[in-house]
Amino acid sequence: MKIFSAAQIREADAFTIAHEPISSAQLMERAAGKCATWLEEHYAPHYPVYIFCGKGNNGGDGLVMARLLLDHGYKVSTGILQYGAQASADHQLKLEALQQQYPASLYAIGDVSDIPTLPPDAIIIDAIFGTGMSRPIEGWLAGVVHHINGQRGKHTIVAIDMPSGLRADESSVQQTVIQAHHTLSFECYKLAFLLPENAAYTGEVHILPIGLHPDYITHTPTRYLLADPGIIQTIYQPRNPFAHKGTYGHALLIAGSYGKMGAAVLSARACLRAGVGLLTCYVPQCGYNIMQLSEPCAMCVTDEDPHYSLHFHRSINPATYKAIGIGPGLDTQPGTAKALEHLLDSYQQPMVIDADALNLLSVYPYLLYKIPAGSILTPHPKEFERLFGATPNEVARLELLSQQAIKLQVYILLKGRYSAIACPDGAVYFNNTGNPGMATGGSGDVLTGILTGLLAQDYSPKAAAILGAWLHGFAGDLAAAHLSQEAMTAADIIQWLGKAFLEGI
Ligand SMILES: NC(=O)C1=CN([C@@H]2O[C@H](COP(=O)(O)OP(=O)(O)OC[C@H]3O[C@@H](n4cnc5c(N)ncnc54)[C@H](O)[C@@H]3O)[C@@H](O)[C@H]2O)[C@@H](O)CC1
Ligand SMILES: Nc1ncnc2c1ncn2[C@@H]1O[C@H](COP(=O)(O)OP(=O)(O)O)[C@@H](O)[C@H]1O
Ligand SMILES: [K+]
Repeated sequence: MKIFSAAQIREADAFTIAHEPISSAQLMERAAGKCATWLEEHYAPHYPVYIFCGKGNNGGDGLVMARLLLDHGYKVSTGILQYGAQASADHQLKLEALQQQYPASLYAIGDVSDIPTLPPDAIIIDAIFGTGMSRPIEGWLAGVVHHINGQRGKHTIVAIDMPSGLRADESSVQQTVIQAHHTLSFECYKLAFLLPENAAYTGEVHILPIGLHPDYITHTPTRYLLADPGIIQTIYQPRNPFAHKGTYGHALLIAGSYGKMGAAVLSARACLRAGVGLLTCYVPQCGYNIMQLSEPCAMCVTDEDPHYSLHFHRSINPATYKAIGIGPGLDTQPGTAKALEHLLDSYQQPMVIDADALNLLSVYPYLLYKIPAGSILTPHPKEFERLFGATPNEVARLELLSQQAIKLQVYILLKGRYSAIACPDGAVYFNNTGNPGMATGGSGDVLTGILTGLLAQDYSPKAAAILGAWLHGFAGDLAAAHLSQEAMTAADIIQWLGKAFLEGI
């Protein structure tokens, strides 16, 4: 699914109006109708509805919702914010329709004091500003937003298209923004919805299709995309009936150290369950029994050192391996950094670089320039900051993420609720699977194993990153559905990986 900017959404609206064709007033009727239907499906008519309308088309949506809900027996009170701007033509039209049919529903808001006291369990509809927000909300309008936010504990706030005050494509940090429980947004995700810094504003996001023209959607390129099942199905390669274990690649995982062998075991298991042909794990001596006993399907090579992997550049022949994953539980010994440098000098194919291998890169940043092109780096936000520095907000961080992927010609998968996969060509894919049950030690190690397993099977790095992140999150969702988010562990993500292949693709 493409993530359009606010400007592109305006173009999509205009294109649909011209080519469907449909009048803008009818398109508004369709969009607001979807919101009214959503509301009716979730809240019975005894819930009192308070709609707050701005003077643009977002306010127009609110006016249409008011009429439709009144038609269906809801008690609706519709406040129009009188902030001086000229009302849009469609707002004007919908206001006249409501005035004619239900004049008693309407009242004017010129200040916070005009807002009535709401009865218990009211539904507040925020139709103040949508994608037309052009500057921060200030003055008494900001007072209205703060007043509405103050009701959050007692009433349900539903934002139409965008929580008012939120910028679709820019950071809204330290601005006045509605804190909705639900956001009903039209046709596609906006970039702002995918950033953790906006989680308090959007609440749960529901995307309602409003039939924007498919030609515009198909032919308009976007920098940001959401990996959806359609994309996943085009990436997935079914196995060849005549395959043998050589067909699906020999992977090498360099992971684990004294006290952190669990990370290596989790990565190894995930790599095997992702479908790799053969797997060798490189571990320090203390890891030999652990690895051999925990995972009989993997081979094991040990370092000379009892506790750390310091010499893998000497004892492995990189040419043997179709894919290498390095980092989980590795520790950051100077000797490991040396070995990593030798490996980067001798291995030309894309590899997966995670955890302590990333921490070593942040201590020795010149190593970043030795990473084979097309490699996949999987930092969580702290590792990202150590590697590339802090940013004032998450939109700036996304920009930095993309710049670094282009500069280093690698894929950088920034982990989180919506992991962002920045590609060397400038595209950024967001992953939408996964849940807070995965916020537990070892989840990232599992991801590294899956990615390494997919790379070894000849998935391109881009395909491996998108498919791997998606399967990892989907397996986590299946685990949470069966075990609860609290009780699931990273090991359960691996247990449900099989179901994720069967049910997700
Ligand atoms: N264009 C279309 O055909 C459709 C538009 N739709 C709705 O229209 C919305 C966009 O409508 P608009 O482009 O009219 O924009 P908005 O309704 O989001 O806001 C524009 C109005 O707000 C004022 N404004 C912006 N920022 C302000 C601020 N900080 N303080 C005070 N005033 C401010 C502008 O001067 C203007 O009056 C979408 O979010 C969506 O809800 C939907 O009805 C679907 C169809
Ligand atoms: N709230 C969440 N929603 C979705 N995915 C999550 C959430 N929290 C964590 N994850 C996923 O779990 C993984 C955690 O990785 P990481 O922080 O490296 O864990 P660890 O270092 O313990 O292995 C990432 O892939 C991340 O996307
Ligand atoms: K809104």
